[in-house]
Amino acid sequence: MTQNNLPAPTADILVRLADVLETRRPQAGGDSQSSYTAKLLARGPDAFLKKIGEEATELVMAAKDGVPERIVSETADLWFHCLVALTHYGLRPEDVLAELARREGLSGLAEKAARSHEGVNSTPDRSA
Ligand SMILES: N=c1c2ncn([C@@H]3O[C@H](COP(=O)(O)OP(=O)(O)OP(=O)(O)O)[C@@H](O)[C@H]3O)c2ncn1[C@@H]1O[C@H](COP(=O)(O)O)[C@@H](O)[C@H]1O
Repeated sequence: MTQNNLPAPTADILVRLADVLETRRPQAGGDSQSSYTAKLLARGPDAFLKKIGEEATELVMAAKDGVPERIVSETADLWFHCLVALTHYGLRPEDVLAELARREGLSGLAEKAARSHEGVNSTPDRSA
């Protein structure tokens, strides 16, 4: 159940939305006059990456205020603009879902420890 006591939609909504967003790409004939997404995609990465930054900040503020409806709404705005970015780069929500599935059950602490053992992304020791 959702916050509004409605049956919870599944991740299919992300896939359906991505299908719509693909039709808004300039190469697909997206019309900036009738579509917000087409307008954003036509303006290029600076436009939608700026929106991602703004929506992330708005989510932080909503979370600080602790109002559940606003947290949900701002998260939806952030997810939407991330999907726009994925569309631009030829990626799909399925790619992100697969990455989350790959991580399933792997503790973030264990993964971080494995990374530092490999010497990947570890902070260089500048004390010497
Ligand atoms: N899920 C969304 C969605 N979420 C948020 N938004 C838009 O994202 C914008 C959010 O920006 P802000 O809240 O900052 O509002 P704003 O100040 O008007 O935005 P800016 O002018 O500053 O960019 C608003 O215009 C929202 O309407 C969305 N626009 C579209 N969708 C989905 O995308 C589909 C395709 O939309 P179009 O491409 O517009 O037809 C729609 O059918 C929906 O399913």
